[in-house]
Amino acid sequence: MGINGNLGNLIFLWAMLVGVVAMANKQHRPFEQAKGINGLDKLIIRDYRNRSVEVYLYGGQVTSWKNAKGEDLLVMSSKAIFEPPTAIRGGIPVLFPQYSNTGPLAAHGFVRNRFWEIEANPPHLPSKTYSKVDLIYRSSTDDLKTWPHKFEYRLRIELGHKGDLKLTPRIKNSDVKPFNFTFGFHPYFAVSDISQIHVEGLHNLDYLDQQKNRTRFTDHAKVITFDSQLDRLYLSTPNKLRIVDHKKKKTIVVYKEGQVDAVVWNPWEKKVSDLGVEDYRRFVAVESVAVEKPIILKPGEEWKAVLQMYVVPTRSSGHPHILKT
Ligand SMILES: O=P(O)(O)OC[C@H]1O[C@H](O)[C@H](O)[C@@H](O)[C@@H]1O
Repeated sequence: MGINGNLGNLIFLWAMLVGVVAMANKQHRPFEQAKGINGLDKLIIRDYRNRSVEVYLYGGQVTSWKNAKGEDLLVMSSKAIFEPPTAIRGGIPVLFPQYSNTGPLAAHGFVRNRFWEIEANPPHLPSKTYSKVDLIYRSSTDDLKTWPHKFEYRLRIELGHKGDLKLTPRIKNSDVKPFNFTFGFHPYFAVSDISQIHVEGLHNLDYLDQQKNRTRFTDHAKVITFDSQLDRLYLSTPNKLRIVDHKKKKTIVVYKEGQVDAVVWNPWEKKVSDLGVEDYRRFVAVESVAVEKPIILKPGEEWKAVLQMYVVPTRSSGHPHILKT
């Protein structure tokens, strides 16, 4: 075979290789798609150690985050309702464009009651992780009747190399006039027993007591412990908060950027219709929020934040052993 023949073979092989790689890239998605409760679409991100994150397109809501032992680090209410337009109680609800009842909209806004989509080619967002999914929710014509501002909400959900869970929200003003919003993520973190944990990182900060018409107080306690209902909005908090579980000897680290406030909530025995009577014992909500100073976006502008969560062993001193992130 002459030089031309060899060159022809090489070109043929190269074209085959390019084709195979392109097909593999197309078919091998970093997540599986499945049907969840009541036929609602869900996505499952899994890594090589069988750690996983489950996300419902309804609400763009993470409903499970499991470690390699199959333990869920988030809690779902035993009475959670998977029927739109009801919001799903548990996991990590997405709160936008309004936190709680701080404005004229329904509590916690409306994107937790909307169907999100997978975005195959989102605008560039660097990441070292393969196990991830990008979601998007674009305001609909119906939404504009309740909140007259066009927006695009992109949410990247990643399972990190150390089993950490990272959420990166990006909100873009796609309208012709500025708007402002308040914002939050509402994780229901799994704990051994609510009376066996404390939350730290909020010492000496001001908070609005949501059980007392948001009256302002300063928290002088070193850590927050729980023996009754608690619902506080802490203002301008550090980036890192910790949930120390004494019984499990584990600490959940909550790292946040761009959401300067934080809510700590446990309803205790207060009646919540879609929460099982004993469910309050198994979770604490430590929410990363931006409430006191609403975020303002001009037309075309985009806002980005981060919420990253990971679990580390608690040392015998009671202090968490923090790994570098
Ligand atoms: O019942 P939801 O609208 O889901 O709200 C659940 C809870 O969310 C937040 O944590 C608020 O601080 C609480 O006041 C509220 O009860």
